[in-house]
Amino acid sequence: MNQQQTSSTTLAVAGVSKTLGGVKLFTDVSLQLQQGQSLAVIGESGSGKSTLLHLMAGLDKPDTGEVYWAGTAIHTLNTNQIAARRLRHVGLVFQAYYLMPHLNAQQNVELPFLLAGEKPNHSRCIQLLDQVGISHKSRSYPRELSGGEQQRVAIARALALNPPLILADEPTGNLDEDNAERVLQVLLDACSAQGCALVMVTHSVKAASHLNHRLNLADHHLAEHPTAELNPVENLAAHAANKA
Ligand SMILES: Nc1ncnc2c1ncn2[C@@H]1O[C@H](COP(=O)(O)OP(=O)(O)OP(=O)(O)O)[C@@H](O)[C@H]1O
Repeated sequence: MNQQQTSSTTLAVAGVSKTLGGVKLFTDVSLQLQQGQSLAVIGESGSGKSTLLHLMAGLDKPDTGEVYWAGTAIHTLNTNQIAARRLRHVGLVFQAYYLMPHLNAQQNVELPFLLAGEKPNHSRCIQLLDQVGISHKSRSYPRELSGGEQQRVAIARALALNPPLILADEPTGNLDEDNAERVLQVLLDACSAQGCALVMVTHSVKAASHLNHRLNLADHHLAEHPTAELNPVENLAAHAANKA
């Protein structure tokens, strides 16, 4: 582990490559995120953004390279250890939401507490539902919610345990402009107020412009997005930029 991949680095990706179905998606991707930093990953459909997010989440393994959470190389952990650590370390927002159909919105947000063996913090969960503008539907079941409403419940659930790392796949993709801004603000507040690190996959350059860093996945490499100079922060993905 080098000097930069210490426990103070919330997420480190080191020389990661992945081929799926015989198709090379990306090669030698490296980046680091510290507490409070936010990164947008932009790129054409099919370029491998979701796959990269899955590797960061420990849901899939890279062909080469390593992923570190707070300095721990996740390939040194077994599947159960990864799942236990993920519960505490990573808040995940998937494109497909994955809400539990037999639980209402509030119960879905409270689920991470139960999985962690804790008593649900009801007031925190209600507050999160309120922040994403969905508290009036807290008793509704996923089948009674629109796609955008389910997406906002999933975002509240990802934040429930206040994880140090949030990985969000198109979290504003199904939302109207007002709700997209609201959700983005909630995610950015988690970075500034609670010191979370955020990786957000998005097709929206406008949404990406609110984050500290913007990287583009293209031609198998992750490199500075052309809009990166809007708000440059040194050191992030310098390695990736050099390789591109
Ligand atoms: N299990 C799999 N087996 C084979 N190919 C796969 C598998 N999963 C994904 N792919 C392919 O890998 C490529 C990258 O998929 P991925 O979902 O990471 O792209 P993406 O950049 O997130 O796309 P989008 O912006 O459309 O969500 C796609 O061409 C996809 O078809």
